[in-house]
Amino acid sequence: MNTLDARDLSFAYPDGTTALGGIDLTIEAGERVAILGPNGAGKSTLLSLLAGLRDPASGEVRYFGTDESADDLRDRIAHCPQTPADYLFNATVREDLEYGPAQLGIDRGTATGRIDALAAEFGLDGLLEKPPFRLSGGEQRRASLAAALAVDPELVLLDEPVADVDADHREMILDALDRRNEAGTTIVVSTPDADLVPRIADRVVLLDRTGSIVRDGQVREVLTDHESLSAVGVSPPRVTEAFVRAGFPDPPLTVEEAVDRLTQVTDDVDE
Ligand SMILES: Nc1ncnc2c1ncn2[C@@H]1O[C@H](COP(=O)(O)OP(=O)(O)OP(=O)(O)O)[C@@H](O)[C@H]1O
Repeated sequence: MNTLDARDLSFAYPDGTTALGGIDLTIEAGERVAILGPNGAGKSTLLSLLAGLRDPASGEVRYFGTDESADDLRDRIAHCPQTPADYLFNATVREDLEYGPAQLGIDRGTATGRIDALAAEFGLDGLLEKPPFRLSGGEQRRASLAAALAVDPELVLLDEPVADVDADHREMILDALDRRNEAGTTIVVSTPDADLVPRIADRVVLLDRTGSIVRDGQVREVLTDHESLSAVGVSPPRVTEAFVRAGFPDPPLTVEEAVDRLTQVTDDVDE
């Protein structure tokens, strides 16, 4: 079953700026998809349209093979914006995490258990009683992601979910998303950073500066397509670029793959 089916999506901002060039995108249940593109390509605009937060100028989005609107599916779809402060508007972090479940009428006992688990998972213990505006940028990011996941959604749309997050907390967030995905949650993230993509997605949708899809495929296929990446102004993963420049065929996408490759080369030399 597909989770999301978008046809011919485009959008016009009130000042006349047009974003997105007729996006066609189908995402199947349980996929991990990265929307990759340069600044201004329309990634945030696309995620907000996919989340049903804006009305498209053209086209439509269908969810879970139904005719229901995103508004009627708030228990199944979550969106976390690029600026975490936009998602944190209550007096305390705890209240922000309670907000979604309360809106959906989830009983207090269930919600409290869920929020305690999310606080532990996202390193928010000790921050729950603080006003969100007193948190650091990275803490706000973790709080906003936890708040988005508090409704236990089937589809999550996350706008640059690890921007401005340190290495340890980045792994904490990525591990939390992996656990959700292993349990069946469909995960769509936007990022301008190709280095992040192999860690967070299996499929990449590459947007150009006009907001059109120029590539849609498996991570390796898209991230080794240097021509397409360069045409839209996105650098390949740094490790990939290093191996390409050094003349290696079939370059690795991650540091782990690079280490394997170099170990192989060293072993071959030793033999
Ligand atoms: N509120 C707005 N009013 C007018 N134009 C806007 C508005 N928000 C975004 N835009 C324009 O829409 C286009 C797409 O912006 P969007 O924020 O979706 O891009 P993005 O790919 O998410 O960029 P980034 O990587 O910088 O976050 C850009 O040209 C941008 O200037």
